[in-house]
Amino acid sequence: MLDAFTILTTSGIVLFDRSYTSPKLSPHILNSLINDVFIEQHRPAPSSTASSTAPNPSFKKEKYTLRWTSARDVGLIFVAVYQSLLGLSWVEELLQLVKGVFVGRYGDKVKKEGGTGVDCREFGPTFDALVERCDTGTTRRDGAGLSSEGGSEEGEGELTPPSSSASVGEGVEEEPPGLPGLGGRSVSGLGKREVLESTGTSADVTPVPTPEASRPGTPMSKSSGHLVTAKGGPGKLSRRSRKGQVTSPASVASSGDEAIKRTREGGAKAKRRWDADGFATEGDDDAVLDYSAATADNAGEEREVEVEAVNAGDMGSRTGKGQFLLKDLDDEVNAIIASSKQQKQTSRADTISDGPSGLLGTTTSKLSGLFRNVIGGKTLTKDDLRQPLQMMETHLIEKNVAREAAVRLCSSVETDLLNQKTGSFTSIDATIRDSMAKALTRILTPTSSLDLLRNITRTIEKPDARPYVISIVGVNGVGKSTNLSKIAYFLLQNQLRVLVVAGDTFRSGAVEQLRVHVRNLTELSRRERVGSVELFEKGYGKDAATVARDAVAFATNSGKGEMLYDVVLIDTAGRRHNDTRLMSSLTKFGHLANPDKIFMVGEALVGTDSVAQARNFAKEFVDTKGQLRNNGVGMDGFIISKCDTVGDMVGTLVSMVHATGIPVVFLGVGQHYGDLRGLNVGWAVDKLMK
Ligand SMILES: Nc1nc2c(ncn2[C@@H]2O[C@H](COP(=O)(O)OP(=O)(O)OP(=O)(O)O)[C@@H](O)[C@H]2O)c(=O)[nH]1
Repeated sequence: MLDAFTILTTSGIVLFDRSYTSPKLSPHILNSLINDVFIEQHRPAPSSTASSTAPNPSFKKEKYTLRWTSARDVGLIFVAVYQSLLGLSWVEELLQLVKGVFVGRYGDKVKKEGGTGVDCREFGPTFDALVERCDTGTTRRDGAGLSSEGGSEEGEGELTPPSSSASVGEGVEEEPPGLPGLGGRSVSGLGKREVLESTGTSADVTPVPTPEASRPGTPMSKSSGHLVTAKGGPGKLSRRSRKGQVTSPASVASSGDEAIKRTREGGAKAKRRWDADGFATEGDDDAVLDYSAATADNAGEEREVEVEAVNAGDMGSRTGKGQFLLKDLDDEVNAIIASSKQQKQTSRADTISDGPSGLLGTTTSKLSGLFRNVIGGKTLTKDDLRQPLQMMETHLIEKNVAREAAVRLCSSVETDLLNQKTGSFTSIDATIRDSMAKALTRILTPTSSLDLLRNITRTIEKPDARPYVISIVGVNGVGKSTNLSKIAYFLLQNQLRVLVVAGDTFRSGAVEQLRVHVRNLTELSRRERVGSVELFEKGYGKDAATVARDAVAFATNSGKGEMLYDVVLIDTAGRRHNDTRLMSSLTKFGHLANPDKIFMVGEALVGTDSVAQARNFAKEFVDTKGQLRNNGVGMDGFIISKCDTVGDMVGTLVSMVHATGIPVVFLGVGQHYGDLRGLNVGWAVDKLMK
């Protein structure tokens, strides 16, 4: 029996996994194949069960043989694991069939999504049916076997003792001549019925309709048709044993051939009916299969089969859905067999010119190429990293990260990973993603507390304090007034008293716009019984810096000994960051208003220009000694507005932080007063790495 089967992408993502052992087969068995054969490029052991020209190479690890095949165009590897002792020759066919069916069903999706978003859970029942089909020899008995040159293609190989078909691999132990008690024949070549009959136990054998056999038209009905469970009292014979039709495995094979021949010749497939003894009657064309009327004995046996199915980890093949899939499977398998026959003609010619070792060598080098992106304990070189890093750079730029920031990030990832040994069976892509996620997290995580409320409380509690002063700057139309109003709403919710200052004395309508916001907020604060808000305005044409200074003085001296405001929020006129005259007035504004916090609003949609915007605004905020305020970075934080309009493309966050070292404090996520959020670094990194 098979021990495990795995379908994985060449970048190391396991898409489908079946284990028949308990506990599950240790991952180091599969990892050795990846490391020893694909990465270190050791030659695989030649196939030892079929002929030396078998298309699927094998590898031995401990007591296991790993046999594999690949679908290069979609970047998939199919690996079967079984105990070397068993020498399962039908695994060749299984690999080809599973590859054909799986690629047919999921190939396009894997190509498109690289495997990450591909859900292959429904493949379980199909896989089980293919295992059963190969295990019971259906495919080989119809004369269309898929193992290249082996006897099985002739329909006889499975009946040939391994001593005549097994070859000795390079430094690989010889395939054992079958299990003791089987007359020197490998279990692999026999269906369960054949094994039992060959051991002379046919008298104790009762045929049981398997999940497969119970489906009209499923592959199992083409061959002997049922699993045989050693069970039943004395005198219970299988139908074939009763009729004395089957005396040797060879005759089982030929009877299978007969059945298929009948089907192929256009006749409807012979229906079977299970008689009261639980035996199938063949040749009765009117008979309809109805297993619901199974006898008590059969019901018991069905339970045994069910247990087998449960042990195999999937009951899907017994479900209605499974039946649908399995009916389609016949067509898929036939198509694969037909195309395989065609390919065989070509590969036979290649084999003749290359010789057997030539074929094996080609397969190995092709697979090594496939796995070049998988690393396992490999020391990374610049060459390894170059292409995936280029792809990562493009990915970041597509997420709206400015090129300059993307390039720098990638080079820091390269520095991190160069000469590093990575964990076993990890792809370079995955390693880079991991390292990039860490770099982004590092960049976006503020180094000092951004707890605005705590800072405000601490400041205004000091003796002789003035109100906490926050000013908002940025280019035209980015959302300064709107986000200032959102901050005001947030402060009101926290029972603070806010003075909003109409510092945009330049753009007509700016003061009125702010007046409307303050009116709305006043209404909200009354309704919700939170904080309070007022507007300080001096109309148009005044010097904005002077207005700001006056507003702060007014708030500080209000209330005769007791301040009436906790926070002063100053709006400013929008300006183009490359308009030197308007930009330089910010320096004076900084000196006169002397804000505790200067927040710059940047639009999430802005892209590359965000870097220049951030730098040019930051450099205007110098103290009286000409030093950039806030420990040399100029401003205190960014508000990235309109994040609700960019989906995953939140790269502006990274660009602005990367260019200045100034953290993101808030995100604007809509046009309501409540649409303001603190930055969740994990959320942003997830969006960027998607
Ligand atoms: N979708 C969305 N729209 C926003 C957001 N923030 C602001 N806006 C909109 O952006 C537009 C401009 O907002 P304002 O607040 O007037 O921008 P401003 O920077 O003050 O404009 P100027 O004073 O002319 O420089 C308005 O229509 C706002 O509703 C946001 O987070 N999401």
